[in-house]
Amino acid sequence: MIELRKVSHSYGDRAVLRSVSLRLTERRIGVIGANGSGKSTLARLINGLVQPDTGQVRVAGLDPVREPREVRRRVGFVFPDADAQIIMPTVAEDVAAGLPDRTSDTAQRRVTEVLNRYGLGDHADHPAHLLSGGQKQLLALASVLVTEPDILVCDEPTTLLDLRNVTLLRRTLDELDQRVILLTHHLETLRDFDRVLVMDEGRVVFDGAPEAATSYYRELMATPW
Ligand SMILES: Nc1ncnc2c1ncn2[C@@H]1O[C@H](COP(=O)(O)OP(=O)(O)OP(=O)(O)O)[C@@H](O)[C@H]1O
Repeated sequence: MIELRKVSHSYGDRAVLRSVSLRLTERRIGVIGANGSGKSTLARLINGLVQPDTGQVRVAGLDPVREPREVRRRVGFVFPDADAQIIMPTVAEDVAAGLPDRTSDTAQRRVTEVLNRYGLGDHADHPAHLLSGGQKQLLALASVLVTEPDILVCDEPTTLLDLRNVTLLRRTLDELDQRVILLTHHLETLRDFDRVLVMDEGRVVFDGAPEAATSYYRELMATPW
């Protein structure tokens, strides 16, 4: 379980999260909200990339600030900027990088399996930085999923994907045993989710079923500044 207790965070004097309390137990959780409403900051708290100014975060009872390695072993994070997530020269090496014994036959078999699953099988020896934007997003997802985290946090993983790959990603998320927390502006991706949070100005302003949450969000966005 992921728990936030009265968590606040500011960048300088800009308050970005304001006393957010949540218990996240569902298998599929979506987070939506306007640009700058605090979604990425909330996600980054979960694996200790951002620290709360006040309040507490617990992931399976662990404190991401004090036990970042333990937490990051359990929480896979797909960043919005897939380029920043590429750490090795080739596609296959990048996927293998997260595995403890990356040169073993077992690891290599696993890499091939994962690349095939994400439509990157023909690109194994391709320079990772030369993939298309959408392929890089798929690579980022593959590189995280190969490590089999308990929880997957995806920050806008579909922005550059074409329709076929949005469908592939949706199906992939659907089939995963892991808990998924998905931050997205693609509201239809959340249709079958268990729970959707709507964020506005650093607060969770709606928390419920996908249809009700997306209606709430559409109405919120229709209100002029
Ligand atoms: N490292 C940082 N330093 C200073 N300000 C930051 C930093 N990261 C985010 N912010 C600010 O915090 C606010 C919330 O940002 P955050 O990325 O959490 O929003 P978001 O809801 O994910 O937005 P988007 O939908 O545009 O990705 C924004 O105003 C942003 O400019």
